[in-house]
Amino acid sequence: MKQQLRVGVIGCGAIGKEHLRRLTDVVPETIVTGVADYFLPAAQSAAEMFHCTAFQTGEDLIASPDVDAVVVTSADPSHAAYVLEAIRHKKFVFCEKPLAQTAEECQQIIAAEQAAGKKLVQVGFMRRYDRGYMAMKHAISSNEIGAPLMIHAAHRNMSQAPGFETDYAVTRVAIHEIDICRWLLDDEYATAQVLGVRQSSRTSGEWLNPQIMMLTTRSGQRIDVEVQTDGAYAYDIQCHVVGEDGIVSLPDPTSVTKRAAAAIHTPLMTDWKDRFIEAYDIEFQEWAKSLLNGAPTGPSAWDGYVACVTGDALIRSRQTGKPEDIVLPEKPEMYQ
Ligand SMILES: NC(=O)c1ccc[n+]([C@@H]2O[C@H](COP(=O)([O-])OP(=O)(O)OC[C@H]3O[C@@H](n4cnc5c(N)ncnc54)[C@H](O)[C@@H]3O)[C@@H](O)[C@H]2O)c1
Ligand SMILES: O[C@H]1[C@H](O)[C@@H](O)[C@H](O)[C@@H](O)[C@H]1O
Repeated sequence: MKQQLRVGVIGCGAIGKEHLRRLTDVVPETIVTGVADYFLPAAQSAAEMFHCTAFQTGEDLIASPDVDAVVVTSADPSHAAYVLEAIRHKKFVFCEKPLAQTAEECQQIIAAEQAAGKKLVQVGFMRRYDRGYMAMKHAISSNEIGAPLMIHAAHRNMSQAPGFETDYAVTRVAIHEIDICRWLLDDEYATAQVLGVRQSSRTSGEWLNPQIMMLTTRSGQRIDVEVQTDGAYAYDIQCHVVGEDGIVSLPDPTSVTKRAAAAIHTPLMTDWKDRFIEAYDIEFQEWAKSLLNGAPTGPSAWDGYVACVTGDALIRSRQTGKPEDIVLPEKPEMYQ
């Protein structure tokens, strides 16, 4: 069995650089051998920093005999093509969320992976590796709160990069809740709806903010997700699962409590990089170990597909003003 995986990273922006550092410093099973970015200076500076080759294109990186596994951290619209190209080369590929822009592209990925006859794809739903969510799942599956009835969740961001659009509140932001809630409840969704709400004056007004996303599961549980994409007081992620016999809540990350000036202060985080730093570390450690054992075990192309189908239904419902049904084909054997 190989002891180290040679990894190439496509997309050397914010999370690309985070994962490059992680693959270099935190995951002993990986060595970064190449980087690519369509903005070549970004690839060159990352190559210098991480002592590896800067490839001219993502396709060159994928084809390189020095790359065993690919990490896709480029912009959303480029994900599907790189994932398909990696599958064509029968290489493992870790793709940041979303897996693709459309459900059809996800289906192409699923078809290609099945034709390759081997699980190759993992999607970057890192919250499944967060200790808080893992403890919640354990409490639910060991029946500590009885049958789960509903989830109240919130995803609050302080700002967004220029060019943000209303739909991105689903495809880039709430996509994490879409994945984590079905994982927590171990159920699939039946309907999705976006509700309107008074708009925040703390945002530019170029897109809808906040939005409330409602999901129901096949067994009738209800999930409400408050999504603030801009202007929130902190980067704050909340999740409460209400069961017949009790409630489990996502713990806040540990921070020092200060008692001063006749008050108690507990600082909150402002950035996803810090809030989920340990989850990303564990995600990549587990990914590398699973590949050395033969196949990825984390969120699959099917999970990426379900997230896209659910996101599409949420976006449709904003246009129709009604709950939209979520219909899935049968789950292929590979993802059972
Ligand atoms: N899991 C998470 O919590 C999480 C957090 C942040 C970002 N992301 C995802 O990671 C991806 C990157 O996000 P980011 O914040 O680092 O963005 P970013 O804009 O900081 O970086 C993207 C990089 O990709 C490059 N790029 C864009 N299109 C490309 C293409 N076709 N080929 C090669 N390179 C290309 C850009 O030049 C840039 O350097 C997004 O898909 C985002 O949704 C996930
Ligand atoms: O809302 C942000 C999420 O909380 C992060 O985890 C990233 O996915 C980022 O891209 C989103 O903009």
